[in-house]
This record gives sequence, structure tokens and C-alpha cells, in this order.
Amino acid sequence: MIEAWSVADVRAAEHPLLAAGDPLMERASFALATIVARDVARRRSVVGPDGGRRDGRVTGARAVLLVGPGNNGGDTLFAGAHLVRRGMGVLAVLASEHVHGGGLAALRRAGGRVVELVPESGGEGGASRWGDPDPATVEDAVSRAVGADVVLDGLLGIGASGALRGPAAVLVRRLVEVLGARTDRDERGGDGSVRSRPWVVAVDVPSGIGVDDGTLPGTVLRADRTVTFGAAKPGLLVPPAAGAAGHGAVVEIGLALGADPAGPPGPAVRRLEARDVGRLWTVPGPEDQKYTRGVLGVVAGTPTFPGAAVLVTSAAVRTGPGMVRYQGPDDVARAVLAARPEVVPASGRVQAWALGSGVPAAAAGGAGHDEPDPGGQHARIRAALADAAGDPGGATSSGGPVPTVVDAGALSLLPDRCPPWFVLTPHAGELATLLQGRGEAVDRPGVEAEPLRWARRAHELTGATVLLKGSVTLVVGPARVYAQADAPAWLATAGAGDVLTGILGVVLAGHAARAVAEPGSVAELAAAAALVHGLAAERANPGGPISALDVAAAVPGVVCELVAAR
Ligand SMILES: NC(=O)C1=CN([C@@H]2O[C@H](COP(=O)(O)OP(=O)(O)OC[C@H]3O[C@@H](n4cnc5c(N)ncnc54)[C@H](O)[C@@H]3O)[C@@H](O)[C@H]2O)[C@@H](O)CC1
Ligand SMILES: [K+]
Repeated sequence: MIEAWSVADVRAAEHPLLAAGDPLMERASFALATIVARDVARRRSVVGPDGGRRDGRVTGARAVLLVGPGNNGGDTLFAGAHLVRRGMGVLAVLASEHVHGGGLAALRRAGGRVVELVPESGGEGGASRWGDPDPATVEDAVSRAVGADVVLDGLLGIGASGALRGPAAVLVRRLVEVLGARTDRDERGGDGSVRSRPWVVAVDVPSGIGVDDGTLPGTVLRADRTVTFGAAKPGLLVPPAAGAAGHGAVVEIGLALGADPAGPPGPAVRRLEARDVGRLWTVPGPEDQKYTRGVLGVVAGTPTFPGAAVLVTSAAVRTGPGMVRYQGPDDVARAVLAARPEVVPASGRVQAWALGSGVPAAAAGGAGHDEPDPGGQHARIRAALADAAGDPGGATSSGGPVPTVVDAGALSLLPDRCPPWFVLTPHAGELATLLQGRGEAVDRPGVEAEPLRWARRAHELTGATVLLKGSVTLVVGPARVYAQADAPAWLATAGAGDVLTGILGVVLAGHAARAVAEPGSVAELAAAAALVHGLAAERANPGGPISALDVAAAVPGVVCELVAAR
């Protein structure tokens, strides 16, 4: 599991170490330089006499450091000094009136070059604040950066507030413009080394992201790798900022996060990895039978949209439940049975529900009793929701409260307050509609700009666990947030969400009692389902187009691997 800690928690953990004189910056910058040198060697890898690739030379490679006012710039300057000692040509671009004095001195001692960013006019008399550095205009600095093998973004770290300001902002905007015009596809020189664009390494975080909330308040230089110190930060996992972080590397610097019982209750954001999911998967034993393994009840699809019912049930059957029961109009049930004869088209006891995929929303603003109910599905969903909440007036097929996936049209049928074992699975547009219905002035772009904020708000307003679908799937439940980024971009295809509903329903059915008794566990189960969904998509057709049914077909293989590896 990757655990991301808030800025306040990182600073609190850092405090006693700094007070005791621990050399945190030395540790951080040495590790940073080591990772940068390794990346550069790989980027400069060449074809050997045997035809295989081998790492290229670090000596002679060029690094440009973008240096801001704080300790983030300090880390970068000290790392630059290490890179000079490894034979690299290092140029620091000072983008701030003040920079870390010790770091600057170290870089100079090592033999690194320093230029000071000045306005395009040439620097108003050229008086330098740094003794001797040459002035560099933004265009100079950009052309040096673009021609380098690696650029270290050390403008701002966890001390950032809001969008980058001043000369650093101008520099980054121009650099993004110029780099954006270059192809991301590697171009290789005659010796096989990569030539097309510099490798960008963000120091601790891409400068100017919302470190705690994952927002992008202004232009940010997209990194190929982020080397982060002590622990991951929420903005490295949460969209949209997560999209600027590239590959991750967490450098251990001795912070005792989570070790203090009086300290913060846990990380701000978590990301499950495959081994975590393998461990929590329910594997049947000889004493199990279909009813003990978990029965999922599905209400999905309408005569107009029968495909969703087929997709939900197909994915469910392939995720390994004891049984899947389907409730819906006869012609939809026939389509389901034609695709999956294992499905039982009758009501009965269930350990979890999956509701609403392929069912249109009820009209906004009312209970919806007067509007046409497509195939009677709204009535079935209402009954199941009451049943799942443990409402004594509800249907009695589950015999008690049970965890429930609330998807698509079922989101419009929710009661005002839900139990946390309801998992709402909106995409950004559906979340905006749900929030508008509860008095929030937010539209789809607003949700996309601040998905964590709005998923949290939906959790507060409804009480339910909220799984917000997207290229990074966010799950917000009681006291827990997960951000899963397991799916390839090819998964953005019609029906993919229905497959997730089926997988999640079966995961919940397999842990039904725990989900109700320990509401905090529901978010983890939902994140696990998102991970399986993403891995199944990757497995369905690595690197190419994926159909939703192919994702469902890939689920058994993924589960098998996860369980085998635990
Ligand atoms: N927390 C830790 O455990 C460690 C932190 N280290 C480094 O220290 C960094 C934090 O250092 P600082 O607290 O000095 O913070 P930063 O290096 O992020 O710099 C913050 C300063 O930048 C300016 N600033 C803030 N927002 C700005 C904006 N939008 N535009 C322009 N200027 C802005 C302000 O003057 C502020 O004081 C970390 O990110 C990391 O790189 C490391 O040295 C190792 C240990
Ligand atoms: K940075």
C-alpha cells in the first residue's frame, strides 16, 4: 500500500528530527541524486555489441536545476552538487530572490554553474544578488532546460501556497509550452540514447500542485518522475495533480509517520497495491457452499438498455460469488440468461446488492412516483435500497442490512441519509447532479477540478461511501480515502462502469457482515474492486482497445494471480 501523508503530518514528523540535528536534507538530496543518475543512465542506455541494451554513461550528461526560494530548492542544489561529482554538467537557474545558501555554496564548490533568472529586458543593470551568476532570460533558461538530459524541478515543495508566482511562473509556463510541442515518443540518437526531450524530475512534488488536495491551481511542469521525501503526499495520488507526478519514488529519510499513538490517525490518502488485495480476497474453503460464499442481488438494465444487466451479471459471475440473482423485466432477464446461464432470475436472500446500472435516473426533485418507471426497475431499486439499509418496512429478501452498490439511475433514488455500507459509484457528471440535488453549486468541470473535495462532500452529505470513477478512482468512506490508478486509459469505454458494479457487488457480498459491522472497511473493499477492474482491463488487451465484456472475461485470471501472490 502507498500511504500519503498531509503536509501538516509530514512537518510534525520532521520537527523532532530537525531539532535533534538529523541531516534530513543531506539524506534527501543524496537519494535524489542517486535516482536522477540512475534515470539518466537508463535514458542514455545504448545498444551493446551483443545487441542488448546497457546503461549509458552519466558522465557528460547535462542537468538543469530550477531552483526556488525554500528548502525544496535547497534539496535540489545539494543534489546538483552530487551530480557534478558524478561527472554531470549542472546548471542551476535561480528563479527566486532568495535561495538556500548552503545548497548554493555546495553546488558552487562542486563546480556547478549558476545563472539568475532575470526579466526579458536583461536584468535592470545586471546587479546580481548572488555575487557572480550570469543573468539568464526566460528564453535562455528554457533553451538550456530543453537541451538538457534532465531537468530537476525544485521551485516549490510542500511549502507551496496557490499557483506559482513571479519569474518561476513565467519560466514554467514557457517551458510547458515548449516541451508540450515536443512528442512524448522517444527519439533515439545513432547510439540508441534518448534525444527528444529532457527527463523531468520533480523534487518532492511537482512545483505548484495543491499538495494536500491534488488540485492544479496554475500551470505545473509535468514530471516523468517525482522523488518524494519521507512519505508520499496526497497530491501525488489524487487527480488532477497526480497526472503531473509521473513515476513515483519515495525516499526514506527516517520520519516516524504513524508511529505515535497520539499522532494523526493515519495517512490522508491510501493506494492499494496488488498484494494488499490478494490478502483481503475471500478464498473458499471445503466447508463453504454457495450461500456462505455470498449471494449478489442485481437490479440493472431496462428493455431499452438491456446490455448493462448483461455486463453487471457477467462481471459478477466471473468475480467468484456463491450466486448471482437477477431482478428485472422478463425480456432483460432473458438476455442475461442467454449470456450467463449461471444467473438465477428470481428474488431471494442476498448478502449484497448491485443496483441501477443501465437504469435511467428518476426525474429530479421528486420521489418520482408519478413518472414512468422503466420496466418497473425504480420500484425494485427502492425496495432493495430499503432492504439494504435494514429498514423494517423494506423488502425482506436479505433479512437485514447488507452492503450495496448504488450506480447510475439508482443514485437518483437514494434516501436523504444512507448508511456507509452503501457505495455510490458516480462519474463526475453524476456526482455533480447528486450534489446539486443536495444544494451544492457545482458542475461537472468543478468536480473534475477538485474531485477529492467533492467526493468528500458527497460522503458528508449522504453518509454513504463514495467511489468517484475516473482515470484515478477516488473512494471516500468513513475516515478513509483511497486513490486507485490501476486502469489503462483504454478503459474509458461504454459499459466499463457496469463491469465495476458487478465486481464491487461480489466483493461486498463476500465481506457482507464485516462491511456492515465495520463501515470503515467498505472504502477498502471498494478500492480493491477498482484495482481488480483496472488490472482486468490491462490484462484484457495490454496497450490496445478494450471492450467492457473483455474486462469481465479477464477478471478470473486477475483474481487467480492476486490470490496466488498473497
Ligand atoms: N519535510 C521534510 O521532512 C523535509 C523537507 N525537505 C524539503 O523541504 C521542502 C519544504 O521546504 P519549505 O518549507 O522551505 O517550502 P518550499 O521549498 O516549498 O518553499 C516555500 C516558500 O516558497 C514561497 N512560496 C510559496 N508559495 C509560492 C508560490 N505559489 N509562488 C512562489 N513562491 C511561493 C514562500 O516564500 C515559501 O516560504 C520539501 O518540499 C522538501 O523538498 C527536505 O529537505 C527533507 C526533509
Ligand atoms: K518541486
